[in-house]
Amino acid sequence: MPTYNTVILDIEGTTTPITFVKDVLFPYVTSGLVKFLTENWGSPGLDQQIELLRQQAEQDIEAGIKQAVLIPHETSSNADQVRAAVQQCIEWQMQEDRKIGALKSFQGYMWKEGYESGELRGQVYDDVVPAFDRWKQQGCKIYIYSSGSVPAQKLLFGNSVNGDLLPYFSGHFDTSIGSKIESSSYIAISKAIEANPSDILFVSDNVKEIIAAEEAGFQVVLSDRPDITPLTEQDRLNRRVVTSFSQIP
Ligand SMILES: CSCCC(=O)C(=O)COP(=O)(O)O
Ligand SMILES: [Mg+2]
Repeated sequence: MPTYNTVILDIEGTTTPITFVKDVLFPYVTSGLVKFLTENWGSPGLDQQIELLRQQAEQDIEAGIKQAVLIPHETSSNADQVRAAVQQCIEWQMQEDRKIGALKSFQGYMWKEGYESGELRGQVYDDVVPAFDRWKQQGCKIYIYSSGSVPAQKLLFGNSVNGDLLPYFSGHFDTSIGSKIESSSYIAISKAIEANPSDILFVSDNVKEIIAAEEAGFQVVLSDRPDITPLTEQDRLNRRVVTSFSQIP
């Protein structure tokens, strides 16, 4: 029997192929960006996203990040300049694969249209749903903790190739609770879900996340999926490493 009663899962490289994120989701944003901005310009939803990007850019400049693109406020005469700045701001952050809340929120906002039209369907590895069923039968609660925004997580699992997987989850967390490489974030999650850290199993492909969760007292499993950053001998040392959820006891 497992020694945990709660499972918290990363998405990219853990439940979901990196290739789906890099070759499908990200190109959906980069290739459709200009059209999307033009068609939605002036809508309250897009304005809200732009404000988040603007505030992040101001913080980035203050932090000395030179590539950051400031987004001016719109007046009657400079809409084209503002739109060009928004486009440039998103493009450089996507090139860097920044795991930053404002960008992640914007991506999710754009993906909504793609999932609703059926152009996008979330992918999970074949071993994921059987593991969900097993954990539920054992009375385990399942949560998601991803850099992807909570709305983006819900779109991916709610519109997956395996159907609507959202009923499996007891909740979702993104980086609004804290960075995935800080142990304080894992402590905050354990408090939010009222679970003992030692009763929680966290699964991720990212060693820095695994170390942070270990420091918080979680049990951990390192996910070794195709296309993840290759794991070193040091990463594997004294850790359970799996290539499939079927190997998680
Ligand atoms: C659910 S959003 C799509 C994946 C994504 O954009 C992402 O950043 C996933 O990061 P993770 O922390 O799940 O590795
Ligand atoms: Mg990951």
